[in-house]
Amino acid sequence: MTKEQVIVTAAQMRDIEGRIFAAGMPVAALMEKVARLISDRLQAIIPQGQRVGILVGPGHNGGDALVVARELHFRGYQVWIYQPFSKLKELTSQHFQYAQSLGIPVYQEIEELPSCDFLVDGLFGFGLEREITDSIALAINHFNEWNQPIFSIDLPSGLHTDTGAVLGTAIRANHTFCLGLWKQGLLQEQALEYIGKAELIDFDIPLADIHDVLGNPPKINRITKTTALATLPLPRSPVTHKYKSGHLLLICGSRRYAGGAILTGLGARASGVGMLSIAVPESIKPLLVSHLPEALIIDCPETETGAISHLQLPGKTPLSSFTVIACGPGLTKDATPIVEQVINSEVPLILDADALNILAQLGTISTLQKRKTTTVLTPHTGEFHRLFPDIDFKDRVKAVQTAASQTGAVVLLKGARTAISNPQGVVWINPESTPALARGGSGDVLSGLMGGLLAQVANKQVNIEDVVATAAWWHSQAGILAAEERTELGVDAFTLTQYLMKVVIAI
Ligand SMILES: NC(=O)C1=CN([C@@H]2O[C@H](COP(=O)(O)OP(=O)(O)OC[C@H]3O[C@@H](n4cnc5c(N)ncnc54)[C@H](O)[C@@H]3O)[C@@H](O)[C@H]2O)[C@@H](O)CC1
Ligand SMILES: Nc1ncnc2c1ncn2[C@@H]1O[C@H](COP(=O)(O)OP(=O)(O)O)[C@@H](O)[C@H]1O
Ligand SMILES: [K+]
Repeated sequence: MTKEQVIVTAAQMRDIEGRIFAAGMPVAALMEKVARLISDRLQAIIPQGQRVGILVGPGHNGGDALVVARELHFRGYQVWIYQPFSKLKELTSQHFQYAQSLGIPVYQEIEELPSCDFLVDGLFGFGLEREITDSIALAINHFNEWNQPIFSIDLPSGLHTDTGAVLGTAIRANHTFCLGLWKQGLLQEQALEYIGKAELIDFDIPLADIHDVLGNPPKINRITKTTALATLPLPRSPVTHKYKSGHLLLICGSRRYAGGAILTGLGARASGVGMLSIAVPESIKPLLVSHLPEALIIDCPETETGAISHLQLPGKTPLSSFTVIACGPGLTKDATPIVEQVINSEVPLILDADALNILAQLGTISTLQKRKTTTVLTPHTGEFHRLFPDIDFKDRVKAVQTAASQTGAVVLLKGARTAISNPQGVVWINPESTPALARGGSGDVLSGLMGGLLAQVANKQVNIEDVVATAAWWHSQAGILAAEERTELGVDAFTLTQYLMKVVIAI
């Protein structure tokens, strides 16, 4: 386990720090060390001699900021301090006194502040416990209106450390130096517009303390390249054959949404799966064959509306001959019988898109409780609300944990920070993605890719949620790579499928 993988709440961080202090590390020494690391990073980014405004709060976040102010002052920057509080914690107060003795200008009123090129936000860190109001709120809004880049220490002041909610108002940072371990709030969607570029400042927290507080392995995890690569089916066994490398059945598409089936198929193709079968309504079979010549296209009888009416497998092929079934993209709601059929099977199953809407109509929890084997649900926010109307959505991490525990399924909640939970509450959060993926069809690609990955590792000793996390990581990395080359406007879902393999090649 690496520290990049760890996610903590405020209470857990306090607990971990408490252990370090109890073991003998002086608080002042740790603050000095942390703030030194921040000031080194700032010096690497901000040209020497520039004007830097330092915003200082009453707690140790303010203490960190004051040490940064002192360091930058000695390194030749033109520093001033904004410190509007009447009462400071003792260590913070000492640093404040020393900074003043050095002649660093100090201001209490925003009207008096000179201009600057950069701001460093040390108002509040994980100790923020209530709404920001009155003059401090006004000051934060004021700084947000300045056009200078803002560097936040630990997290943008005003964000709730765990949920990422804005407590009254919050600093809109361009860059956040998260201290020691990733705070959960920085991985919550509602915080994203405030964080800017986020970076972890590792200050050597002993792993033993992390394990003591979070468990080993911890419950809530951040997906990293290392964790994702651990479940990628590489290298392939030299003696594998196509059926040993997984047989995925995709059930997708309709006359109305033929493209969804193609995108799902292309996502699956990129996974490297051994055998790919795609069940579609008979009228779109020729289209599928032309796009995916390697796949077995199973033509199914269709309803008047052009949806699959029921599954018709060739010969006497039983459903159980497939390693994994992924069902849903482009089906329309008229495909209810086939969704019921696969839910009643004992094959590991991914349900997405229309299959989720049908599941919601059938009754999410009662229907899934009957299943005896793996189910993965991949809703976006709207589908999630339809599936779980009673789950409180304020904290997406808690929401996805609750959904997984109620259904016994692995649930992947899509979004800018996709979160995955297994029924026991083990969570993976995808920390990097791109808004370039916010386009119709990109979810279909994910379904196919995930199905192909699961089919390849289904018979190995792996946790399903780990593979689901790898699929989410791979999918978003392809989006990031495509957006780098083609801009955020250039990543349509078909283009995305063409970048999946480039991610693996670049590893
Ligand atoms: N203890 C240490 O030596 C270390 C401290 N660290 C820093 O310390 C921070 C945590 O320090 P603290 O626990 O002192 O907390 P903070 O500095 O985040 O803020 C807590 C202070 O703000 C006040 N406060 C809370 N909500 C308020 C509100 N809405 N309006 C006005 N005042 C409010 C509290 O009464 C308290 O004085 C971390 O975020 C990090 O920046 C880290 O650098 C690691 C090492
Ligand atoms: N703002 C965003 N930032 C990052 N990823 C996003 C964003 N919006 C959507 N995505 C990703 O794009 C995909 C969209 O899936 P979905 O909503 O199911 O689309 P569709 O059903 O049209 O294929 C998901 O993987 C989601 O995580
Ligand atoms: K801060």
